[in-house]
Amino acid sequence: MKKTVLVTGADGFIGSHLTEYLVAQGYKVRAFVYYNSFNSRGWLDTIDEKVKAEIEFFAGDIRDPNGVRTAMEGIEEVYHLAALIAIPYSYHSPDSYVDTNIKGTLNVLQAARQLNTQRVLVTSTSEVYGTAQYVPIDEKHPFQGQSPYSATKIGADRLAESFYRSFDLPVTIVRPFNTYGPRQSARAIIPTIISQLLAGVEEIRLGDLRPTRDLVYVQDTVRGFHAIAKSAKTIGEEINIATQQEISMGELAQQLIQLINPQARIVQEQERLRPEKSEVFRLLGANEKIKQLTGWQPEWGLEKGLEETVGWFREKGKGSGYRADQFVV
Ligand SMILES: Cc1cn([C@H]2C[C@H](O)[C@@H](COP(=O)(O)OP(=O)(O)O[C@H]3O[C@H](C)C(=O)[C@H](O)[C@H]3O)O2)c(=O)[nH]c1=O
Repeated sequence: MKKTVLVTGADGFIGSHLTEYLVAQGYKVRAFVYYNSFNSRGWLDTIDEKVKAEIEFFAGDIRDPNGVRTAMEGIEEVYHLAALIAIPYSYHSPDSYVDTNIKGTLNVLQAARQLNTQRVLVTSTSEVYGTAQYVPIDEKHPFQGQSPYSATKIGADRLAESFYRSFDLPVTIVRPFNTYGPRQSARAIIPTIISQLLAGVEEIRLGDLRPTRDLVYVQDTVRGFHAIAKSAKTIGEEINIATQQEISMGELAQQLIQLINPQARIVQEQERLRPEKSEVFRLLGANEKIKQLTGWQPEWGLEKGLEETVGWFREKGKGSGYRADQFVV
């Protein structure tokens, strides 16, 4: 009989790819979906019918302890991805980030404790490290809460550790670096640039061109999650998912310009949504630990990943709310 696992945030960007990947690996997935978006189940509505047959939808709210507990009944393995993820909006509404990211994670941990869940993966982020104090950033790098978003992820990350130490809950904290690929929301850098270029915009407006990121293709990220869940050696650990390569935002934009419209040029915007001290200037992750504990390694180079992403946006990105004039930094 197929094992059923729970994915929270299953209709989000990484969550939907993870759900499909887990189905391909022979699991049934209980997909915890925000009740408010239940009738338009996001990307999960667009996937193959055969895959959908292996998915059981559960409409709830991660902030509701009873709903989370009910969703987790009978489940041995939980991938907790539900979160508010946009950094700029966290400046305006930090309390909603506390509720969803910290309280939501606490609800999952409490339910796992009550139900004796065998395996819990809590999704943290490279943002917990803030601007690199040394590179590559390993899992022992100090935390710096440079935005309310990252502060709430640090809170959730530490709560997860505390449940491992206090109650021996079999938790692993997963810290993916910047994931990109098909279906990513337009508020992130790569979809923003691609959608502008595809719409024929010739002046690509960006914030600061210098910050660097370690960009992980979404298929590598979801393989990383699964590899971590499969290995007993990862219990109680914090684990980066990173390529150990970095690229500046200026270089990234140039690469996309070359792929889509070499006539276009970058215009640096003075107006910023991220205060200077809040901007994370350098993220380059170490991936030794995940390699050592699970054998995972990245399979997608940036060139191939960007080509695939651009291809998806050309084909399917249209009509899905992407706007050429969107600009967020
Ligand atoms: C959207 C946009 C971004 N930027 C700059 C701001 C950053 O220096 C960089 C990357 O921004 P992006 O929003 O794509 O990603 P991060 O701010 O690194 O955060 C993302 O990756 C981490 C891991 C998470 O944990 C966050 O949830 C996720 O949102 O490009 C611009 O200059 N212009 C733009 O239009």
